[in-house]
Amino acid sequence: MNRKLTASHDNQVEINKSDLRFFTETIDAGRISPLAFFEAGNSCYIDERFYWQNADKTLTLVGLGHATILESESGKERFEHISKEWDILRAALIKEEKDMEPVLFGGFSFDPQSRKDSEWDAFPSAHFVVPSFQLTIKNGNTTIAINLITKNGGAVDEFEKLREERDRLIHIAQVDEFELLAKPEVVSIEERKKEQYLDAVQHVTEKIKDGDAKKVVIARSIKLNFEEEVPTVTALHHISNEQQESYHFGLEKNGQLFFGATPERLIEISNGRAYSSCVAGSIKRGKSAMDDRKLGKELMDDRKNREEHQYVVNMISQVFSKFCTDISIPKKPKLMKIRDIQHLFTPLEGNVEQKTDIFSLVEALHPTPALGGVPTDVSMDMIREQEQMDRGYYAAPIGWTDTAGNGEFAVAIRSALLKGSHAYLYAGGGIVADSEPEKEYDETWVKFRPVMRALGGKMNG
Ligand SMILES: C=C(O[C@H]1C=CC=C(C(=O)O)[C@@H]1O)C(=O)O
Repeated sequence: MNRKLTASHDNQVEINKSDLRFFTETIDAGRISPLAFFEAGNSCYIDERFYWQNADKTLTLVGLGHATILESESGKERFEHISKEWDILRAALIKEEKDMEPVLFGGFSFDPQSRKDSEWDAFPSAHFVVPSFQLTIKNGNTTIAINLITKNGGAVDEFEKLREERDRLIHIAQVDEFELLAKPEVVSIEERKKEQYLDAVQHVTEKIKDGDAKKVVIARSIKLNFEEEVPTVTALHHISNEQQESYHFGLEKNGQLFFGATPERLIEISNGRAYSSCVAGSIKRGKSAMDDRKLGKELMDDRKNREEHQYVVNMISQVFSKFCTDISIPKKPKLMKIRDIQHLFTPLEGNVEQKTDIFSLVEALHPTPALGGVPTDVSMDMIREQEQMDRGYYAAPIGWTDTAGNGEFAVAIRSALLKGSHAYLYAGGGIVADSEPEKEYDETWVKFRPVMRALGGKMNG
């Protein structure tokens, strides 16, 4: 069958299964700092870079340049579109036995239905790339891959040029002085629609009391203005020092960087095993170890937070029972303690069949009630009506997959969009019947903290 997908963007390849070739070559690269490699792409690949480090620090990925871009502007079908295009590329892959897997990295928008003119204009409903140069640090080993997607069957000269370019990038990353930049200087912080946010929480609480929904996550945004343009690498460097037990990510597009430090895994598939986590229900950290323990106990015993958390466990359990066998779900949550906040946390796992598509799990899980609500449809309608905000890629899946079907997506919370000398930060919280607007507002300040600190902002609340 000669399947043809014609992409909507100029710089996307037109994929024709019969003559497309996907070449890859991987070399060991000794020790290279991932951020130095990212910065080596500053001259030629600005706007075409990504950064990813998983929460347990066993995998770091840096991508420079685009071997191809896969994008979708559709709504619900955005997951399926990317999955289908990736299938076609996977089928065209030509690689040596020893070569590592090339990756597809990117993210989805939270809700294409709430897209409007906003700071997110450059980001479509889905944006994924296969990088031309991919640095991978896996279990301490650093490799660099070249990926070339072409219709030119031989492509020998093209590939040779890429080898020279790879060596140039490695040389810059190893030899050039990599200046660690100071945190930027914030000149002002703008609260965006604070009153509307407080009213939204009040309104949603009443709706929940009336029985219209059980839980709805309401978010808001603030804007930081800086003295000067903030270089991408500065933001990434400082965020990667925040919340060590979190995923660190950055995705560049049109002179902008979406980045963050999120503690929440949406889904990981690793050799036939699937892992997810429910992270919902929060309390602050204590000033001393004893105080912290007391607060942790308070959170574990708090009915409102346990209820908020249980909705997430129930939903993810339902999805797992559809896709997985041999499922393990702890009966009680544990505490996840990160720098500014403690969360209730329940990890789930199960076996998936070899051919399970990670995008179908991403689609089934997004949004969990940690970011949307219960029931999903009703809560999404309330979010659209009450927030009047384009969440863009905030609270949505971001991550990677490889040609073998392994991969990992995190939920992009504790995140921001950096645009030159401005940054837009996002945070929200689960609203249930007895939520109080001022307390929820205060909690959003705690959730802004990791990005605020990384960007040199002073804390509030
Ligand atoms: C929506 C956010 O957090 C979610 C994840 C963990 C705990 C949450 C909470 O306790 O409300 C939220 O559901 C955010 O950080 O912007």
